[in-house]
Amino acid sequence: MDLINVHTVAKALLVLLAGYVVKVLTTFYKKRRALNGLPQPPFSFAFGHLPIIGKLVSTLPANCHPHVLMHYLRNKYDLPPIFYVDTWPFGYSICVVVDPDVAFQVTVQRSLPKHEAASDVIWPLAGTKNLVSMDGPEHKRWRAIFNPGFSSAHLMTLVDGIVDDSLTFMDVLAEHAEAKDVFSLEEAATRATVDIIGRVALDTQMHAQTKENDFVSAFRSQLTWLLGSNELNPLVIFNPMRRVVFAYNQWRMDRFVSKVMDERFATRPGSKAINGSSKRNRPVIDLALDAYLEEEGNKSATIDATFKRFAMDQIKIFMFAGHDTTSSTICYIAYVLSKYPDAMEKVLQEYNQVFGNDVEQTAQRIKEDPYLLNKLPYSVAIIKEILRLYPPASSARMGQPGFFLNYNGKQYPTEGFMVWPVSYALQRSPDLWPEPEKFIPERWLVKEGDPLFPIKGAWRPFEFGPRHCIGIELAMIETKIIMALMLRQFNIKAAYEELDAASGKEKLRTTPEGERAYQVLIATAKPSDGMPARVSRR
Ligand code: HEM
Repeated sequence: MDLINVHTVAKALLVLLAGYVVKVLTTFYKKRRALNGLPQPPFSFAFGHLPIIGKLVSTLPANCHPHVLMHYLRNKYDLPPIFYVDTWPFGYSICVVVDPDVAFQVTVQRSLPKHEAASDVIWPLAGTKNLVSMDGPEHKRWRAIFNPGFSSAHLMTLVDGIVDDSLTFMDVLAEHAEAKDVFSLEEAATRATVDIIGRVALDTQMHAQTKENDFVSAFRSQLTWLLGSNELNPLVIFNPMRRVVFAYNQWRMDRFVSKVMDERFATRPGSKAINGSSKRNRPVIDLALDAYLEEEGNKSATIDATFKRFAMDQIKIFMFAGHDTTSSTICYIAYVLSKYPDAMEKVLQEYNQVFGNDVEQTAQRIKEDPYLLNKLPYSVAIIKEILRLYPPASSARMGQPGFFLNYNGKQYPTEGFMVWPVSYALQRSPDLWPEPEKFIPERWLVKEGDPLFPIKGAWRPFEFGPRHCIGIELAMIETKIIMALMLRQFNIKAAYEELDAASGKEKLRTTPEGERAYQVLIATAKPSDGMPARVSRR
């Protein structure tokens, strides 16, 4: 009897194993065959593109962001603006797009659904019901509910608070100037942007710059456990504790947001939808509740469970998407301008003209007249040029059966591929930009017809179409404010040499062009090693 059982179990196991092997072999064959006749770098049937990627990685910093890798891959093998990369079974089969018209087909003309890669990174940080991860009618509905709070006109009414949080950032820089120490500019800027987004989204003071905050520490802890984010321990994803830590940190973040939201709604001033009061100076969450209640026919004047469930994930995604993208932009502005004194001089002159010569008055002038921020063309040109060279994010979409991309009269399949318009590669492509590797803010100020004038769709740091960034205006406003306050008062220089000298890393860690502040993947694209810096007063 026992013997029969053992045989039966062994047979069942063998059948299962055989089934599994057949499945893997079929997937393997399908994946490799799908690449037949498509543009791609040199390919091995057994290993896909892993060997050539391995070779390329050995010439780059080991932890550089995958979008940097794709750029060098294209250059090295002289690939066309659509090419395919297969890293299965370790990664996805990817259709890389480096052409504005083809990117338009993916993000605007059809707006393909999001690829699972985005949600895989985001769920520990912002759950599953957030704007970045949702798709279809559910996304459309919640996007419409949250749109009003992010309009430029509304954000202008919140400038006072943004200036206050930016001034706290200036105090932090002043402390480092006083201490003459090397510090992480990325961490300091990140804490400032967390404070700003907390205020704009919830009208709460996170105090991320001045105290330890439970939300921020849970959030940062989540980041260290994400795939690709822990340089010191890449095997972190196999750690059985990972799920437990994720769950615990999610609970801490939800507890914080829930408490703030409950307090907010307990003392919430009347909404326009309900009693006709003004929308001015009110956080994004209030305007979203107005829109939600209006949609629901104003049946209730208070928060309901559905709204709270979705709003919690939105607040977390705003915290996530709204902080490190902007903070990395601020870091690169300081970094690049310290190397381009002419551009620095020009932007300082612009500040003198717009805010007056008294540096101490900058914050007050902005508070009195936030629309002065719309009179800074050279600052905007700098921000755009930094976002061209160092885009913090991009959009990965899911290819669809029967959906083909058209390029140069030919059709390219998308089914089974992650379709990825790689903004980094697009924005540094010599086919699209004169002197693509050079920082030239003037390309944003020339008239149409000038050789420097940007090609439509070649600049896409915020992406286009229905999934474009909801926070563009906020990002621009806060960056302009921080930039003006920071550049007028401080000299900031990256301190990579000092960091490397101390750790003995200097020979290992640059791109072939000698870029030490290359971008790394920590959920988004951030400056390597947190951008060590020194600051002094002007
Ligand atoms: C320099 C700053 C920023 C850059 C470069 C940037 C870039 C992007 C990009 C490329 C996307 C598309 C992502 C995708 O399709 O997966 C996106 C989406 C998004 N961004 Fe931003 N972002 C920035 C700042 C912000 C800020 C300040 C917020 C604050 C709320 C924000 C919130 C979001 C949200 C919620 C989405 C999802 C939109 C949707 O699918 O409806 N971003 N951003």
